[in-house]
Amino acid sequence: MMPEADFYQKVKSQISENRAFVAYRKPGEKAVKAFLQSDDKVYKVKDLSEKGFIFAPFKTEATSYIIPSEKSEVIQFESSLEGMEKESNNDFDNFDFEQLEEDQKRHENLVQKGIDAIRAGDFKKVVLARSERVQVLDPDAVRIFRKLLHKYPQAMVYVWFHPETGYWLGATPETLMKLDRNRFETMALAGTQVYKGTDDVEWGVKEIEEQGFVTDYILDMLEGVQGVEQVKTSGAYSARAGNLLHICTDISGRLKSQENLKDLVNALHPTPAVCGLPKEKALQFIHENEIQPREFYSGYLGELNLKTEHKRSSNRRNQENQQFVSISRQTELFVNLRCMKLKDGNARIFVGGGITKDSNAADEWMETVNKSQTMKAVLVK
Ligand SMILES: C=C(O[C@H]1C=CC=C(C(=O)O)[C@@H]1O)C(=O)O
Repeated sequence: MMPEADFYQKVKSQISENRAFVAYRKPGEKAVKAFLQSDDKVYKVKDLSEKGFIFAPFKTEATSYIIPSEKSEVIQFESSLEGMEKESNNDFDNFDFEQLEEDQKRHENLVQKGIDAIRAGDFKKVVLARSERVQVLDPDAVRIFRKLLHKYPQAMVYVWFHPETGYWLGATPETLMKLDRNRFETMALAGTQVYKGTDDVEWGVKEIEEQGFVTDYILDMLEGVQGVEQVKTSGAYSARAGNLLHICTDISGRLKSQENLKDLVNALHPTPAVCGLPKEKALQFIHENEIQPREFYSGYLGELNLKTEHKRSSNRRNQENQQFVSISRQTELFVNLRCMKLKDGNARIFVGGGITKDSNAADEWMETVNKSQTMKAVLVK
């Protein structure tokens, strides 16, 4: 732990040296951590056996980067949740960012094409995305990151910089996978409505059905992964994400060996929350029809194979206060949603939504507008 001012001082000197770094805070935690890479090499991920902080794109065949633990200084400070803004939804009302009619038409056409393909029986669900450029008055990544920390205590909030990728920032609600020793957790996330002060809301048939498909599909995929056992699900519940609510089911289980980590990640990514059902058909539709390459949006990021110490006291007589320390590997990956790329004083915000046979193109446009507020809310001075 170090004082907050020292933490940001170190991040700033990393920036002035143009070296890779990531600063982040996991959902609900106080510790804000950073990996500051200590050399100028480019480290690419080969097989997920690497240790460090990974940043992976949507396309599985494109390059994933890592800031390796052994090539970094890892620093942290304890953020106080006190005085933190409650996640509020009222800041957005006065925003008047220009929404080009052309963008709207283009997105609605894309969505309609998706709906038509689903109704023709090509697949069951596809997630279709767009991006939007917003001019930023003060494009200081650290300042924006600090605003994100304050605004979204329940999200995985991060700022990533790498000479090969530039700056990305986000506040994502979706866990791709958490693995601690042999226990893994993932989630089935779908359905969106605007948060209006309570989690106790009704969901439409379309959203409930869509989220049910997602849960079933993930369970199916898990069955095919070697070493996965004892899979359990929670009931579906409403989960808050900034100005939005989603339906979420937690899924957990055992992974026999850490060797199976790669198979597990490959089975889960891209999740039906960012791709569709069945995966391959939806993926093909996305590649053929989306206008803007997704790059790292709807990819994943997080801690990969980090060493963690578990301490426990011995209870045995005559061994007073002796502590056993066991070391295990921990992985915690998040889907890169509610994110943006920062470049030359502009932010490119990426947003998408799940399309099913019952979707309506105009509503889907509005949903992406609502999702874009997560990032827009921190771009104003
Ligand atoms: C694809 C996005 O959100 C996903 C996560 C939750 C709910 C979603 C939905 O209701 O469509 C999306 O699947 C995005 O934010 O860009």
